[in-house]
Amino acid sequence: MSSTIPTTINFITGNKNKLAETRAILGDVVQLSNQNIEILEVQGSLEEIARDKCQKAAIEANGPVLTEDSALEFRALKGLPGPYIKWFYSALGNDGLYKLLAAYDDKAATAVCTFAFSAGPGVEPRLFQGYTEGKIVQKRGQGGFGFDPIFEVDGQTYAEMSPTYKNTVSERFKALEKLQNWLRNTTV
Ligand SMILES: O=c1nc[nH]c2c1ncn2[C@H]1C[C@H](O)[C@@H](COP(=O)(O)OP(=O)(O)OP(=O)(O)O)O1
Ligand SMILES: [Mg+2]
Repeated sequence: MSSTIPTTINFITGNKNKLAETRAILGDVVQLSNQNIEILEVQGSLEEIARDKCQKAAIEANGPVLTEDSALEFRALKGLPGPYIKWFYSALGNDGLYKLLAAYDDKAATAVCTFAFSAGPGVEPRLFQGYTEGKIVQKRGQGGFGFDPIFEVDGQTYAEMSPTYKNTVSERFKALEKLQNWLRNTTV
């Protein structure tokens, strides 16, 4: 039986760290090619944003595509910045993100990773999501990227973990486990 799932998947992202981490997690099992297509992201729930981005990417690439959206939800802020973390991070940096919670005792945060796969233009994307619970702390550690220095899981920030260890607890790892399970059960 033939299907539309390719053995090499075209991952549409302009974020080199995201690409490297995703490749490290997938290892040799799933090969990723990469295209950087600038896609204007809509507003909405993170699922709506993820679906829209993947649909647009499939049209632009004119074929099967994988996209990913990262979100960081502060419980005290009712889930914000959520999918808008990129803009908050670039405007405020990690010190500013930490200070956002100064008025609240509750420092809990959830990192959410949403991969979306579409088999081609007009084909409804399928979502694979991973969640990791942590808390927002003053920045610590030298590794990682983005908000890694302020996101603490079980006493260590992502920036203090070895990349290998981060890739066993992260929301990206959990989302990719679901993607891999789906690929295994889908005839290529
Ligand atoms: O594991 C992570 N650890 C720390 N920070 C992270 C991680 N993963 C994403 N991030 C940051 C990067 C960016 O500030 C925002 C996501 O924004 P997001 O729109 O999903 O990604 P992007 O625009 O950089 O790349 P893309 O071309 O795939 O849309 O969260
Ligand atoms: Mg983006």
